[in-house]
Amino acid sequence: GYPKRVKVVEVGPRDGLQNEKNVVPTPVKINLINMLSETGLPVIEATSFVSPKWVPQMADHTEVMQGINKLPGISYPVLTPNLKGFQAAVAAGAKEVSIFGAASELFTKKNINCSIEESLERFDEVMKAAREASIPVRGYVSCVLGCPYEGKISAAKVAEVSKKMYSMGCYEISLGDTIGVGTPGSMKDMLTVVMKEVPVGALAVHCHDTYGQALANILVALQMGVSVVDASVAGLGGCPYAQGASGNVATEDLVYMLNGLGIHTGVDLQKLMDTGTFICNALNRRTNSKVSQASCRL
Ligand SMILES: CC(C)(COP(=O)([O-])OP(=O)([O-])OC[C@H]1O[C@@H](n2cnc3c(N)ncnc32)[C@H](O)[C@@H]1OP(=O)([O-])[O-])[C@@H](O)C(=O)NCCC(=O)NCCSC(=O)C[C@@](C)(O)CC(=O)[O-]
Repeated sequence: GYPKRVKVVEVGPRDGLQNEKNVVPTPVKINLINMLSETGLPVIEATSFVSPKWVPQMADHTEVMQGINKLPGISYPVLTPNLKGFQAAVAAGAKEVSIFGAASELFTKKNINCSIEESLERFDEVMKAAREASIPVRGYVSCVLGCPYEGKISAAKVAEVSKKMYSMGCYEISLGDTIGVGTPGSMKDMLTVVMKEVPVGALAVHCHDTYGQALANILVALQMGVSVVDASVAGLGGCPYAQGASGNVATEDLVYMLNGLGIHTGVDLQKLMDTGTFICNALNRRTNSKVSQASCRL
């Protein structure tokens, strides 16, 4: 059976925008988040407190955090790779953060410039500081179904890294198919192994749609009991350290599928599509949401 309700985690303002070549004006980012806040989404990942030399697009993180209307009941987490990022995030008013690791050594090196082991040591410092500040921490594990540098990644490695981050105190582990190479079969095999180490209630899936497999992979995860799904409005995005990675599953398409399955999300699809139109116009690009494309033709 399927879960009765699904928590949709909107990552467009962060994962979606971080890969845009032209710097998106801060007011556009703020507007995007404010519009998303009106759609009923429970979680909107706002920005990341990473090095502006590495990801210039996220350099306005403090202005974004301080400029948005934070509505009650909505969480606005931000990415923090290390203690420096955590402290800056808290100073900017963040009430929830995410640490991000990977099941691939080479990807970890390219993305956050250290080994998996070193990344876990840095995360441990963030976890301690977060505990003292009563700030919940989400953990990402990238490359769970394949890596742009190493190719195939073993489910055992994914389970090992996930377990370590969960044991550190992350309340949720988001499993990232960073380059969208997974299929329903590899998703099922990977989840079967990971679920032995981390309770399914603490797992989320984060599927990029590079190979057009995202919705199918999400459906399999739902059937296996996962009830938290990451998505990006208009299917914006890609990771700057995973060449060729396209956007996440479009939030509009995810909500359409969940509506069809009778699964409650609390999200207003029309408002979401309007938000997708706003950001696509602002970026001068076409939506990757099939649902939005179809409704434009009606
Ligand atoms: C982790 C670092 C900082 C290490 O970068 P580093 O160069 O190894 O860091 P360092 O500690 O040696 O410091 C170098 C400089 O960076 C500064 N610095 C150090 N930390 C920070 C910070 N937090 N914020 C701002 N500045 C910082 C530090 O102060 C210093 O400044 P300088 O003295 O040269 O002027 C760097 O590699 C980095 O910022 N990486 C971020 C990469 C990134 O954002 N990737 C995209 C997000 S992950 C993703 O998209 C995948 C996901 C989550 O969506 C899931 C999926 O799809 O799989």
